[in-house]
Amino acid sequence: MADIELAAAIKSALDAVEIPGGGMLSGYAGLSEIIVTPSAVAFAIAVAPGMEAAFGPARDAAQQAAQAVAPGRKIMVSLTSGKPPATGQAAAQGRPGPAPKQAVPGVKRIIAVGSGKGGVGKSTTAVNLALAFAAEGLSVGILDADLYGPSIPKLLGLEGKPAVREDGIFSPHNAFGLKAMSIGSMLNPDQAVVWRGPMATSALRQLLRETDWGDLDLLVVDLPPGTGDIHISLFQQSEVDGVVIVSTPQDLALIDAKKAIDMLRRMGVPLLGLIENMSYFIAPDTGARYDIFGTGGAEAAAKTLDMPFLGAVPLVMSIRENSDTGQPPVVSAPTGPEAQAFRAIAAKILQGSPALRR
Ligand SMILES: Nc1ncnc2c1ncn2[C@@H]1O[C@H](COP(=O)(O)OP(=O)(O)OP(=O)(O)O)[C@@H](O)[C@H]1O
Repeated sequence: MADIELAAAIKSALDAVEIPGGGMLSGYAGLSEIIVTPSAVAFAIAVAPGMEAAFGPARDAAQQAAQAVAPGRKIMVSLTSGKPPATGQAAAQGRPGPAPKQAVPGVKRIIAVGSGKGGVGKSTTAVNLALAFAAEGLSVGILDADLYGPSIPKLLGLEGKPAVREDGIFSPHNAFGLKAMSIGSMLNPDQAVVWRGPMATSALRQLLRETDWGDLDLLVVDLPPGTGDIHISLFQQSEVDGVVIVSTPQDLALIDAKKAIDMLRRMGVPLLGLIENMSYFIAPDTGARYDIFGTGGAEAAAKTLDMPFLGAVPLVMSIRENSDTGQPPVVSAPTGPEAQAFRAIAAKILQGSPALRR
C-alpha cells in the first residue's frame, strides 16, 4: 500500500477510537497529520492541559488500531498538551514539573555532540569519536538525533531500516562494532519539515528508550545543530554526562556556538569541551601541515568561553571521501593523521572525565 493510502487507512481505523467527552478520534480537531515512513507511523493527539490521563486509553486504542493496519511498522502516538515546562515557581505552587530524568535501559553513560550551526563536521566528529571510544575498549553506541540532516546512515554505511522485534523494540544496526540508530532511517527525505515539535521529541524518546542497546558503556548522541526541541527533550528526559561542541576556525567568532553553550549551562549539562574541525590543512602529497587559518584561535576561544579545548582535526579530502563511502577514518585509516586527531581527542575526553569509563 502506498504511504498516502496507508495514512488514510489508519485515519479510517481511528473512526473506532472513542475520545473523552464523546466523538471519535478520526474527527477530533487535535489529531495531527499521520506520517508514514518505511519503518514507522507517527501522529500526535493534542489535548487540553490536564486531560492527558483521560486521553490515555484513547492513545492506547489508537496505537492498537494503527498497528493492526500497519503491522511490522513502529507506531509512535504522542499525547501533547502544549503545556509550558513548569518553572521553579510553578513547582513551588504544586503544579507538575517536567517528568524526572530516567536512565536509558542498558546505557551507562551518554555524551552528546553539538554545534552552533550546521555543516561544521559535527556528525563526522560524532562518528569518529564513537569509534575512537570503542578503540579505547568501551562498548559504544551512536544515536543520530539530527532530525534536519541525519547523516549517520551515510557515514557508517547503514542500509535499510532497523529491525523491530515482536515486542516493538528496535534492534539497532551494527557498524564497525558500534550499535547505531538513526532518526534518518525512519524518515523519507522530505519529511523532516513536518516532523517537528512534539512528534520529533516523541520519536527521539522512542529511538532512545525503545532500542535494544544491549550493555553499552557509552552512547554518543549526534544532536541537530543549534538549539531546539530535540536538545531540550534529551536533556530533560535523560542524564547526559557531557556535551562536546564542534566548531570551525571560520566560525571562531563562535556567535552560534556561544548560544548553544549558554543553553547547556542554563540546563545544567556538563560541557566537556570544544573541538576545532577543519582546523589546518595537510598536503596530500608531502604530508606537510599548513595552518591556513592561523593557529590557536579555538584554544583562545575555548578559554574565553571557560571550557576545555579538546583538540583540532585537520581539513583533509580523505575525511570527506571516506565519510561519503561509509568508511570513517578511525577504522579505514587508523594510523592516518585524521584518525590520530580523533583518537587523541577521545583519549583527552576520557582523561578529563574518568567516570565515562565506569
Ligand atoms: N575535517 C574535515 N575535512 C574535510 N572534510 C570534512 C571534515 N569534517 C567534515 N567534513 C565534510 O564536511 C561535510 C559536513 O560534515 P558533517 O555532515 O559531519 O557536518 P555537520 O556539522 O554534522 O552538518 P549538519 O549538521 O548540517 O548535518 C561532509 O561532507 C564531511 O565529509
